[in-house]
Amino acid sequence: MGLLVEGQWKDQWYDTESTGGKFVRESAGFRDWVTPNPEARFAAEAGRYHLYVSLACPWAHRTLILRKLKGLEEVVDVSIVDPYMGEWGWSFSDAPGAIPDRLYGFDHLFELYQKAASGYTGRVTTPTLWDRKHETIVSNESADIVRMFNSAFDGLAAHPERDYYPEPLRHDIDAINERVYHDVNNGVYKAGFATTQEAYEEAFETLFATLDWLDSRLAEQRYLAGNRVTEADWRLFVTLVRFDPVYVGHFKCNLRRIADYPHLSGYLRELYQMPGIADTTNFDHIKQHYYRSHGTINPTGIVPVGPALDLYAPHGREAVGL
Ligand SMILES: N[C@@H](CCC(=O)N[C@@H](CS)C(=O)NCC(=O)O)C(=O)O
Repeated sequence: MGLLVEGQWKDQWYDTESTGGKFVRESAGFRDWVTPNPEARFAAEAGRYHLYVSLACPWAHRTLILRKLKGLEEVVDVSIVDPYMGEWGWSFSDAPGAIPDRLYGFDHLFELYQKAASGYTGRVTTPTLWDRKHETIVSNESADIVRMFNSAFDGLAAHPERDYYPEPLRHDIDAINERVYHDVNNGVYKAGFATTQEAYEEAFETLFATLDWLDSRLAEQRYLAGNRVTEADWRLFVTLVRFDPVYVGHFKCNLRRIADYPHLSGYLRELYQMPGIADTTNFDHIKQHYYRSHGTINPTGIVPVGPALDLYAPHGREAVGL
């Protein structure tokens, strides 16, 4: 675990001392956009962009889901890092489920960032969207990559008719995303990476208050923004699917499991059972990454064997909201 400082790799853990024990996520360093406009610097083209992901990472997972649902697998290819993140950060290997760097054969993801910007200072994160033409990083912000995949490649996608950010629902989706991001997606990290009791408890309480709110919302409506699946659902899904296997134990988010929530549990199963989604979810990478990579939280690196999950059980959501 570390970061680049003026282009040099420094091995260091998150600094929580200056923030009273709280984990504060940094903003992404590259925020350009692929657009359908052929004149643009980053124009949508088949075979031009490459996505670097970790299958463990919830932020990368949401981009893989949009790529799958939009039918972009032939348009944007991927490399998949090793699940273990050690002193050199993310690295490439031929571990099961990993795909070594297809473009440059690099050993570590930070080498890609050095290639994009030689004096770069910042974290080296997944997902990272790479442009073969300009040999640089377009974006390492998953929320933006999700939106690009939703619409920028529609001229090339197998499913241009699918829209996960529909115009009339944007206001609601943005509002839901905002709360889910702070309290749930990042909330589990705030609980897990806290280094004071107070910081942990604050994150814990907010997290479960928001899960309770989501559960009651899902009692009345089938999906977060109404009767159709939107990006708000996929952004929540990636945290829910990691919750019982990892966040309950490793991040001490243990008031309740998702399996204990009457509506969130069926909702999670329904999303998981949608065509293609299980293929994007790799529980081995998920568990290996968290339990082995965070030495301050789990010094032995032992990966728990359980829990037993039954995500293929009937979800029973057909009549909700009718
Ligand atoms: N804002 C980023 C966050 C991405 C992120 O933090 N990814 C994690 C993996 S789950 C990472 O690569 N962490 C490495 C680090 O922070 O050094 C996004 O949503 O794309």
